[in-house]
Amino acid sequence: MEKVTVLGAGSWGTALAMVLSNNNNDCLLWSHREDQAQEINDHHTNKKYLPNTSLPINLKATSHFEQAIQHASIIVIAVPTKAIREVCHDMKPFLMEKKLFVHVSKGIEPDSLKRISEMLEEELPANFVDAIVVLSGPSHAEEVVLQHPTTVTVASEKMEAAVKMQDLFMNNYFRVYTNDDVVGVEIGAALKNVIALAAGIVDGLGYGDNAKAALITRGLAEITRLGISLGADASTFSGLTGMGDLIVTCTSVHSRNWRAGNMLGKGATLQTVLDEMGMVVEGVRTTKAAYQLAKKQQVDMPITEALHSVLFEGTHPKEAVDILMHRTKKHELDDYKSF
Ligand SMILES: NC(=O)C1=CN([C@@H]2O[C@H](COP(=O)(O)OP(=O)(O)OC[C@H]3O[C@@H](n4cnc5c(N)ncnc54)[C@H](OP(=O)(O)O)[C@@H]3O)[C@@H](O)[C@H]2O)C=CC1
Ligand SMILES: O=C(CO)COP(=O)(O)O
Repeated sequence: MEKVTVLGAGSWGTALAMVLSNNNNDCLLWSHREDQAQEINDHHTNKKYLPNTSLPINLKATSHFEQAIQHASIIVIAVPTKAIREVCHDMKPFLMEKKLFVHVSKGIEPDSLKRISEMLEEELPANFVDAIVVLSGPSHAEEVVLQHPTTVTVASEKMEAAVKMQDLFMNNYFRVYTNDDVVGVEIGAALKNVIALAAGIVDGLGYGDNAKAALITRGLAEITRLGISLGADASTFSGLTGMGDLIVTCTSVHSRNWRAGNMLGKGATLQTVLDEMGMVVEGVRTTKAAYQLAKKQQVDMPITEALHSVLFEGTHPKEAVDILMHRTKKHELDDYKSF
């Protein structure tokens, strides 16, 4: 039994805290809202994020940040990308010993173009960091809480930390693989949200399965190109955190990114979509970051560029699809030959 703290009581933080509690760990879930921590402790529910779900009795919650940090030497960070720096900054005064940090967020920061583990390295004092691990893969919280079979990958530059987290999370419905390609795992995780938004848009436009298969396949090609330019291993993108997560996010009704895209394709404005969603849609911010990163790395990312023009430049989704279909003709494997 390990003591573990999960920071962030949204859908994914709560689902992972359930996995850890089911595995008989002493898991404390931190919410920045006192009423939510109280709901979890008193009623064993988190109705806003996981309606119809009974949380394990041994899962405790707190809104007391210092208590949460001091509870454990393993800290799972499960807040949206835009809150990562704030949470790490607030943690600093309470760090008294080395801890192992696991992050589960899927995004890239606009402007700085940092991946999550890079933000953690910048924000957390190195003398209190035992290791940084990323957990990612095709895993909707809604299915994990039903204990439906799910597979994920944990990656770290420190393989012994990844193996430790594999043992901590793994059980009969949650299978965990290891990988040492942190860049590939984080890039796949963040960029699949961009492609999922685009997939939702083509579904919203009523274009159907051919168009969606094209987006998934050509989306994977441009994600792989970007990843390789940043030093990732190409084979990571064929795995759970690449192709696996692309499939689940582009095809599942559980995906907030797909649902947001679907509303956009049906004519809603971005502001209306974000207001109605009530949960994080990581792909919007990451589209901005990926667009900037593609320019910086001089990597051709036509789908990302098209989505950027829809989200931030007022291009109609139909026009963006037309532009993609009228690009200069090319050999399908041109991109791969340059890998
Ligand atoms: N949902 C899923 O199935 C999966 C999600 N992920 C990733 O996990 C990350 C979190 O997503 P998810 O749990 O789904 O998001 P949700 O929108 O469901 O929940 C986000 C949680 O973070 C809290 N939060 C937001 N800002 C802050 C802050 N500044 N300080 C403290 N807490 C904050 C929110 O609080 P409040 O309620 O007050 O807004 C909420 O509890 C994302 O990067 C996502 O891509 C990865 C795999 C699966
Ligand atoms: O990352 C996820 C599934 O693996 C969740 O995707 P959404 O954020 O689109 O819901």
